[in-house]
Amino acid sequence: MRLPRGLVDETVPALLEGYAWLPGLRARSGTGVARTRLLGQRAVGLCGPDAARFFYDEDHVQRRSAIPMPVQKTLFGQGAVHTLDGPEHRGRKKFFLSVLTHQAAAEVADAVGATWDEAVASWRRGQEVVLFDEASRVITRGVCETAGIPLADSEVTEVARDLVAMVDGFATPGPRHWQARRARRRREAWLTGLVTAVRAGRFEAAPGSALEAVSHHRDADGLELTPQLAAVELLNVIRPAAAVCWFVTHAAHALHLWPRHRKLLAAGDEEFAEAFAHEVRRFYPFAPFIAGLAVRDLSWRGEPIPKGTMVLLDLWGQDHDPELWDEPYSFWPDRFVGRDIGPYELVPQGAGDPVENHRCPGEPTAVAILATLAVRLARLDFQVPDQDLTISLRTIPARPRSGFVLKP
Ligand code: HEM
Repeated sequence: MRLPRGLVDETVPALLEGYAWLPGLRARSGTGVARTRLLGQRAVGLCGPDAARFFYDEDHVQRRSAIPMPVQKTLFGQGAVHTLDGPEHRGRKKFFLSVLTHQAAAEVADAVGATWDEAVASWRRGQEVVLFDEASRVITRGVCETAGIPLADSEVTEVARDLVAMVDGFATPGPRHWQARRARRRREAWLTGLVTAVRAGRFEAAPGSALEAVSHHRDADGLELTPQLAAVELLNVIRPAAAVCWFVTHAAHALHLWPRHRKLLAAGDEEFAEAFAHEVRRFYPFAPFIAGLAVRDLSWRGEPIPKGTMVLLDLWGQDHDPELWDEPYSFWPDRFVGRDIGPYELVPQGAGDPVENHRCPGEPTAVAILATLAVRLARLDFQVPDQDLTISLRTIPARPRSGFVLKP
């Protein structure tokens, strides 16, 4: 006898089906609310702006104990801001908000742009460049420079590879996952040493840098972070910034498929560049969903959610919901031109208010880096040799298989 899908554990289908898993389960439910089991736990999947408001209410959903250990040991780090609630969370979040301002985003983007220009100047005509790898190195250099983390030219490739590995392997069992764990251990040890040196007066952190801020940050309890935890949170600044290389690669993919957008981007129209960055973040896959635990017995549109249930918020589903987006599977940057984006509308990096809740504090940084490099890509004279540009939605995070090879 086959059990209905809501009663069997869906961890394996989730890993195999990738981005389509939760939207598919919700569609089959008939109510838009998926009932399932994940990692042996009862789970419920919700989608849409009202669901996001419900999910981000701390009286409904907590993050403590919600993030599986394999994800903490690769993507976020143990004890990271992502795993905290209430005053503890807001106390830690202050560090991120203090260093990820709009001005800081513009500075990182300038540094990344300058590093990109240097890299392009070093390319030989006819050489094949894998954009994903090049963008990861360029962003790593730019973000380490602005974060006050010393990085010799000879270290850039290895550090970039490790930052990418932590993101690449968090949702995949097997060798990619173990590579992600090793990368995290290496980089936590590296930055633990750096924070220790700053505190001992053996290294002077640049004033206003993330390194300085994290070394002296005090949590809500008034205590400094342990050097290890400071390293975890410093990585939570540079690791996701380097991950913008996924979006940069998607941007090149979009310009290749829909070259009509090149002209406006190349002309330096800032509003269009930002709209283009938003459309890349909406259209292309990155974070499929986020998860928390029901803090008490809840009810969502009449559907009971018992205490302790894992609550999933379908980000990918919302960013492709035809109720919210005209022709959601058309790549159309103009939809964001002249439009104010509501806090619960576009959700590739979470929803609501980053000061009050877990919404990503790095959105200005991600948008600024992506817009800067998209403009440069649009201005660059290059060819796209034959390659496999397939983006499999079964792999989280997804990207063109070839990494997007270009030939200047
Ligand atoms: C590559 C593009 C990025 C994507 C797709 C992304 C996505 C996300 C998502 C989905 C969340 C979880 C939101 C939630 O749980 O409610 C998040 C949180 C976070 N992101 Fe990003 N992010 C990106 C870039 C960045 C950047 C550039 C930074 C920093 C420079 C950053 C730092 C963080 C931090 C610290 C959190 C945890 C916030 C908290 O728990 O309060 N992210 N991000």
